[in-house]
Amino acid sequence: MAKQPIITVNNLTKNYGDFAAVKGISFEVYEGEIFGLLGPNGAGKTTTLEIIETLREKTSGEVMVDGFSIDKDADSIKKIIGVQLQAAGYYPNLNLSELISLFCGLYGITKTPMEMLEKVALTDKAKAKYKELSGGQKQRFSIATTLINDPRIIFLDEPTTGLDPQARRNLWDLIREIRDNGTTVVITTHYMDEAEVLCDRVAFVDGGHIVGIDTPDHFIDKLLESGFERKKQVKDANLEDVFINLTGKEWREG
Ligand SMILES: Nc1ncnc2c1ncn2[C@@H]1O[C@H](COP(=O)(O)OP(=O)(O)OP(=O)(O)O)[C@@H](O)[C@H]1O
Repeated sequence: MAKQPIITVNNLTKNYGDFAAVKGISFEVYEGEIFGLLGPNGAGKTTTLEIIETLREKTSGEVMVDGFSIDKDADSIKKIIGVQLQAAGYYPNLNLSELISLFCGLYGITKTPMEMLEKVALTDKAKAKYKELSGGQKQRFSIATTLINDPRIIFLDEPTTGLDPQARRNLWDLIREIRDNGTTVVITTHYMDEAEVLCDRVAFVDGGHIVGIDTPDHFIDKLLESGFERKKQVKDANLEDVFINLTGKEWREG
């Protein structure tokens, strides 16, 4: 079956005063994929994401999300996407269960907090406050909040930054599960190893430009076909694999 674009970005630009942060980028995200925006700090990833999420004004260009234009149908787009809140959005005195109830109320959606916490393996933390969670648990909770409105697309901005290897791999499993349940996932990351194993397709962003879009496999194959060779033969496992092997892959508190 031909892949259907669910997001189309066409010649998007964003200037902050005199500074051009996004310089005419175009790409499509296909329905049902994990799409990664990769690039160094300041490349323009978050700006691009926030424009698609209708949270930031563009300077020029077109963005369509599931058939809706960000210019005309921002409210319709908000209803079908899930976006992670900044930590500041989590009222400190409410526990996880109460926070989920609050968000359900804001969306006008009837869901039980346990149903949502179950999706991210946090039912045992239902009575805990957000600030009491580990880094991995915080990320999982924040992903649960993106799923409340049964979105067609979720956006995750650097979801694994600062997490330990177990928490990171468990989060990858969770993100794949969300994709397998039919939700399109758009993530940003600095971690190339993460993109390689997690993303169906990636776009490299550098200095406000997209410098390549493809599947990780195709990118690597094309590089090898061009005669590229690593100076040193890389082993089939790395230190992170050794660490996971020694310490186990089960859920930590994280
Ligand atoms: N509100 C703003 N006003 C002025 N400049 C901004 C603003 N937001 C971002 N920028 C600048 O735009 C550029 C792109 O920032 P953006 O946050 O989109 O990059 P990024 O690729 O997400 O980087 P990071 O990985 O560090 O989050 C940076 O040079 C940043 O300093």
